[in-house]
Amino acid sequence: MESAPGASKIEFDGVTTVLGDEPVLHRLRLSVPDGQVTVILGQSGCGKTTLLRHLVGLLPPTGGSVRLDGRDVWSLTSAELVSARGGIAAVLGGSHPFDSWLFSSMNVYENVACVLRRAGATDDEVHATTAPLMQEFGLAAFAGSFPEEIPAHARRRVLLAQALVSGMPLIVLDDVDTAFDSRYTGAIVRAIKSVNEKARATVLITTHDLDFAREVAHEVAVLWNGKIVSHGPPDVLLRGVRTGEEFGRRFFRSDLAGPLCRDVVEGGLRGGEPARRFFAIDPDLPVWCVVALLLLVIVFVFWSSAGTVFGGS
Ligand SMILES: Nc1ncnc2c1ncn2[C@@H]1O[C@H](COP(=O)(O)OP(=O)(O)OP(=O)(O)O)[C@@H](O)[C@H]1O
Repeated sequence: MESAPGASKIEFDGVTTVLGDEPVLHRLRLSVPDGQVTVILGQSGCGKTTLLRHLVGLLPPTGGSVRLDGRDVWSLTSAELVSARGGIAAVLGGSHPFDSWLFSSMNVYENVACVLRRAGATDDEVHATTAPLMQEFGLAAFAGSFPEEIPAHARRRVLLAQALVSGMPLIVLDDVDTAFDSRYTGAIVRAIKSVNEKARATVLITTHDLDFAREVAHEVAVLWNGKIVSHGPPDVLLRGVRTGEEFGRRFFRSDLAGPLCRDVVEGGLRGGEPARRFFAIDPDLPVWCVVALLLLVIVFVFWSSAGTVFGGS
């Protein structure tokens, strides 16, 4: 796919994060191509939301840089950050400003339409863009209701609809499967593909839903143990992976690094001796070594006794 003129390019470069006592990300590198749909997959709590918060300017990383169109998000002035955020439509998990983007004083229709109105769209333009998507997302019946009057999962779809009609060059959708009632999965996939193809937006998504990732993504990145451990097209990366167990088996033991340790991560940030200690032996490795050794001994014993038997005959 060609690079999109209005789309945003994102680079996470050596991003390290310690939250409280907990190391979350460690020297993470990821290049998100502009004009494409990239999905980040990973276990619950591995740091997907944290990574997105670094990107949209809500949470500074402890180390490393996050570049949006070549500019480090965390070196921008406040005014520049506000301007950069003006090009991002984000739906994030947790209680953050981007989540509370629904205005309690506006009905659902106006909430979906407000970004378009702010950009100067006429009533007809707003209706032409907003109404079909609301229909597809099962929101038409709620158009005149206020956010607190509708169920939480429908509110989540309102946020999703708002982001997808916004026309922003960068759309960030965190934990997108929480918006799913399976009735709307197809509509959500179609809407994301359409905004990517027609508006050439860069779309960065986190989810736990492998089928959804397979359907919507140009690129999939797997986050584990603080780093991106695999990155590529879904038909290659997820071939033969159907269940969460299969996903775990394929990706979560893909290097010998043990779990992140806070002192090691912080040592790395201070320029200390991180590399040797970070690559700690996986706790399971000695077990596999013993198993392998036992197998070798069995093979050797069998081989030597077979040699004796055959040699003696
Ligand atoms: N403000 C915070 N202070 C301390 N720890 C935090 C904070 N926010 C998140 N964490 C911890 O950081 C880790 C990463 O959390 P994060 O929400 O980024 O994971 P996630 O991959 O998005 O999880 P999920 O898939 O369940 O949404 C978790 O262990 C979480 O408990």
